[in-house]
Amino acid sequence: MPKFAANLTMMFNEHEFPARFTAAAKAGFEAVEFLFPYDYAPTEVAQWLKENNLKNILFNLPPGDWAAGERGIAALPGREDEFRAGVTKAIEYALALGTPQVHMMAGLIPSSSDLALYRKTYLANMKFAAKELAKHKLNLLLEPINTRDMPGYFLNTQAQAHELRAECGEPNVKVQMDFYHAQIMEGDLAMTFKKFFNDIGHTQIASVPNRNEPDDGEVNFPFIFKMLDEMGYQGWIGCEYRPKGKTEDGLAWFKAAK
Ligand SMILES: O=C(O)C(=O)[C@@H](O)CO
Ligand SMILES: [Mg+2]
Repeated sequence: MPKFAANLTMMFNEHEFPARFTAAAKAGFEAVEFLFPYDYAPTEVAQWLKENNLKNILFNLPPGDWAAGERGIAALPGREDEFRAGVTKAIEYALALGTPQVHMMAGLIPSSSDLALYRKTYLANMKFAAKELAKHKLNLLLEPINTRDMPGYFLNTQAQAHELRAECGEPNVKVQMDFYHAQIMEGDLAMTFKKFFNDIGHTQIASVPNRNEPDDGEVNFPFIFKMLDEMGYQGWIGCEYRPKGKTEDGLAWFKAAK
């Protein structure tokens, strides 16, 4: 039986962030993920989880200046001190919220840049973060993101992420397979999932190409859910999609899949 987590950055946007926890619990979710908790104190977010009997299963390290267009700093040379401070901050939140894993966004790289330098920076930051997180039994996740939505993003394919993960060599580094991004960049979803199964720490879903409910579009999600069950996937499936209308009105797929 697949375990679905509501993504509170994209879902339940009819409510302010704190009220999304209650809305997700009412809709039947037992877990949530979100991009960033940092606008709120760790104790506040922990309280919203507790009041609604929800687990938090994922959030991201601080991403640099998001409002200015930055999308992570893990691969950016010269930003190492900021990256390390972000790891410390994320650990503080993860411990307060009981979150088992955090995602490290790589960042956008200028087209004319020295790719080797960005790769080296990314690997060194990955090593640092993995070791710090391991002290608290936390996992580090890497997520390939499609270049149509995020032109210039450093990490784009499952194979690239697994190659970097293996090169880093830290056992608590896993890869996130977001089926939306993977379909846009690579296709061959079932075989790719099976190939990398042992090192996939988290999955996410949305219809392709519109990133709405996973009940429409070019990917057959009932088939994917069945495959995950058959493979014995123990992780969560993050519902990282933009509801077409009111979130609750688009949850027939969730009730059918649970
Ligand atoms: O865009 C995605 O897909 C993500 O998961 C981002 O929210 C980065 O975590
Ligand atoms: Mg994603």
